[in-house]
Amino acid sequence: MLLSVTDAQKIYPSANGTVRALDGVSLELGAGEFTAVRGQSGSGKTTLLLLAGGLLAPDGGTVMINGQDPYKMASDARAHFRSTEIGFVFQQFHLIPYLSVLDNVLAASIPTHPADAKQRASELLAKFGLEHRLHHVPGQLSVGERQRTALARALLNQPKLILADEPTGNLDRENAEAVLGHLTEFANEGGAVLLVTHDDEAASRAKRTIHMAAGKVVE
Ligand SMILES: Nc1ncnc2c1ncn2[C@@H]1O[C@H](COP(=O)(O)OP(=O)(O)OP(=O)(O)O)[C@@H](O)[C@H]1O
Repeated sequence: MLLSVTDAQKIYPSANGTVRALDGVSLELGAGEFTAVRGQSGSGKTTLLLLAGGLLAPDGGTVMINGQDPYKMASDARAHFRSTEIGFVFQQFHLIPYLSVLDNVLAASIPTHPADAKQRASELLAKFGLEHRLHHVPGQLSVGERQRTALARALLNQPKLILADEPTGNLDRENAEAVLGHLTEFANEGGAVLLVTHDDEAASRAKRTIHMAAGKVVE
C-alpha cells in the first residue's frame, strides 16, 4: 500500500472545548488508485489529508506512507521523506510570488537535489503548456496556469502519492479538466491520488469515493 491510515484520531483544542476532527478514520490507497474524499464543510477532509501527508501528527491511530511511519521520523527526515514520496496540490496554489515559474517548480528539488531537476522541470512545464511562461512570476499567470505550475512542482520529484485539496476549486471548467486529466494520467501510470473535492465532475474522475461526516468515514 502507498498509503494506510488506520483508526486515525485528531482532536483540536479550541477556546470552547475540543473539536474531534477525525474519529477513527481508516483508509488504504494502492498504486494506480484515484480516490475522492467528499463530505460537508467541517467533516474532517482537510485534516485527513494533512495527516496522510505527514504534515499533522494524529492523536491516535497510525499513518503509513509507502510502508513507513512519517511520525516516527525526526522532523528533518520527515521533511525529506515527504518531498520524495508525496506531491501536494492545494486550492490556493501556494506558489512563491517573487520566484519565476521555473524556480517555483525547482523549489521542490531543494531537499533532494537531483542532478536533472532543471531538465525535468522544463519538460513538465512544457507538457503542461507553460514553456512560454518559464520566466514569468505567478502574478503574471492566469489561475489555470498557476495551478498547472503547482502541479509541475508536485510532480518534480516523481512522488508515488499525490494529495490534492480542492485543486479545481478556483478553476473554470476547461482548466479544471486539464488538471483532472493530469491527475488521472498520474494514477494510470501507477501513482496514487487522494483528492478532496466538493466538485461532482472532479469526484467522477475517481475510481472510488469515500464520504466523511463528523470525522468518520460513512460509505
Ligand atoms: N487548527 C484548528 N484548530 C481548531 N479546530 C480546527 C482546526 N482545523 C480544523 N478544525 C476543526 O476541525 C473540523 C474539521 O476541519 P477540516 O478542515 O478538516 O474540515 P473539512 O471537511 O476539510 O472542511 P471544508 O470542506 O470546509 O474545508 C472542523 O470542525 C474545523 O472547525
